[in-house]
Amino acid sequence: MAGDTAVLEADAVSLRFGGVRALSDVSFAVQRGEIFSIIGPNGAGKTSMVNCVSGRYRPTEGRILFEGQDVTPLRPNRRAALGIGRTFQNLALFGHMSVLDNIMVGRHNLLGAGFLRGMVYWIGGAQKEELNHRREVEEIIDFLEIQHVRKATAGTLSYGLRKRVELARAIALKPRLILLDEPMAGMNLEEKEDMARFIVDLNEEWGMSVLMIEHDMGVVMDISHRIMVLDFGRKIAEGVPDAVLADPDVRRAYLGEADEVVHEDGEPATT
Ligand SMILES: Nc1ncnc2c1ncn2[C@@H]1O[C@H](COP(=O)(O)OP(=O)(O)OP(=O)(O)O)[C@@H](O)[C@H]1O
Repeated sequence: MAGDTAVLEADAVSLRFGGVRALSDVSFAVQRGEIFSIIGPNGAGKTSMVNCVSGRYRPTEGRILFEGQDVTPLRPNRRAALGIGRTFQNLALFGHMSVLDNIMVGRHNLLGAGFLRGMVYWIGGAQKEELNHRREVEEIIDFLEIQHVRKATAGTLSYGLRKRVELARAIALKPRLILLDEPMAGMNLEEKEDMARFIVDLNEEWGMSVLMIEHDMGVVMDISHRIMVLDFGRKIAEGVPDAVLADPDVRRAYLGEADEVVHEDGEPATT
């Protein structure tokens, strides 16, 4: 288990769906300032693990600690308010709203929640708070280089830009840990390069810790500080990219997958 610099700790997490064991006794820690990736074959339990961290799923056994605090019983919005942000595998934007409004919603949703808070908001300095929101949102728009589409309707943008707006919304509250679920999925090479650069900048310039699931091995190996490998819900390796790549268990897990793929001519696939 990690020392006091861990931003996130998963302590012996198991998750069952009826008879399916999605996660078995998985422990890991993301250190402050780290880009930590989870990889593994399809169905290995990656999304289940991230959902346990975000609060969407409650582990059957084990605990999730954020900055030393046990957040296992907390609902997703409470964890978000504490400083855990997330993006989703599939886009989750309001297509009919502008880019600017989509990002503003990311802030209001969490900060403006509740009747009492709403009253305070209107009686005491709504304008000041609104200005504050605007300033922070503009900073994010600049950072992610989406100034040129800030007034555009989100649904009309290219896929790569929509993913960038989704990231903007997720970082609107400046979370200290961001969970990225396949941030490169469905992107072309140029969009992937842009996204990789933004993730590194978020990490280096804004000091955000990152927990990422990503299938693109090139990106994972390039930008991750450390990687955890899951297979059939179990952790089979953890370490720096080169060590994970060279790990015999990891090679077996991935090669095992490829062995099952046979081309129509009967030749085994090489990838
Ligand atoms: N809500 C659910 N109900 C029942 N079983 C589930 C549920 N979510 C996940 N599982 C099962 O748990 C296991 C792990 O799934 P999970 O989606 O976490 O894997 P993954 O590594 O993210 O896969 P992929 O790379 O395909 O997204 C799988 O066997 C899956 O079918």
